[in-house]
Amino acid sequence: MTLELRNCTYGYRRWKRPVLSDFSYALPDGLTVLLGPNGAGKSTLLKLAASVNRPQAGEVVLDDMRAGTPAYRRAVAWMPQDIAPMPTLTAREYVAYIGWLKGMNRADAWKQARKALVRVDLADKADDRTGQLSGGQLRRVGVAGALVHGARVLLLDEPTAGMDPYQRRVFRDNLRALTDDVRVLLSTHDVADLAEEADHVTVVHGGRILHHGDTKAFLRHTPPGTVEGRAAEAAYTALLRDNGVAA
Ligand SMILES: Nc1ncnc2c1ncn2[C@@H]1O[C@H](COP(=O)(O)OP(=O)(O)OP(=O)(O)O)[C@@H](O)[C@H]1O
Repeated sequence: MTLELRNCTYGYRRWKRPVLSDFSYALPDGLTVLLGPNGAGKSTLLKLAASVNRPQAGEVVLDDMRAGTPAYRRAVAWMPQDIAPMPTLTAREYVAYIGWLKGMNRADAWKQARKALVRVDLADKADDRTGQLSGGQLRRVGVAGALVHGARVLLLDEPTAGMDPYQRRVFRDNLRALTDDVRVLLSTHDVADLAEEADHVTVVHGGRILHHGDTKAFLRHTPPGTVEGRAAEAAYTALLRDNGVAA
């Protein structure tokens, strides 16, 4: 099972330089963390992979499924960076609604919504309206939405942004269970928290891949003498510096 972007070009404005040009990427198995400075192209890459946006050139495929087809949309789940609450829906209704949009029948979506909320430690808020949840709680509802329909690939855009340190930890500890049988691509600025947990690390800047490989190879960029617990951050900063990016 491989999700691939093949020679993709994508720009938001026709008169501007594309964010991604002739960009190719194959998502490895397990958990891949996607890093890069603000504006690097992380969300753009995730939106193409999620078939939310279509490339102007090139193609996006998951095995023999092309992005945009119903089969592809069911197989791939996406959690956007900005989750808009639907204020009148409860957390469980919101998650079930996403499941229904992805093709589940109503009964299934309702049942799986509860399970997904348990997995993000939010069962006690299942009946609260999403308009009354905090930013971090709403993100966890978003993650539950990505889990509800049993996708084979999860694309999570900054899932831990706005979570308190305890919830970040819970999320991190649960991440391994999520990746048992699915591939996960997760963008984050929580380099210290998440990069060392990953199987693979991809670093992008200016729509270009600066690093793509297993976590061990990424951590080899850690400068000597780095304080324990800071290896991932130091490796990331060194990688950017080595590529001429002011970090
Ligand atoms: N809707 C949009 N319209 C026009 N330009 C956009 C839009 N979304 C993103 N861009 C531009 O595309 C480039 C890449 O943005 P993208 O959101 O993919 O970066 P990112 O790596 O996810 O950044 P961040 O870490 O800040 O979320 C940036 O220059 C950004 O200004």
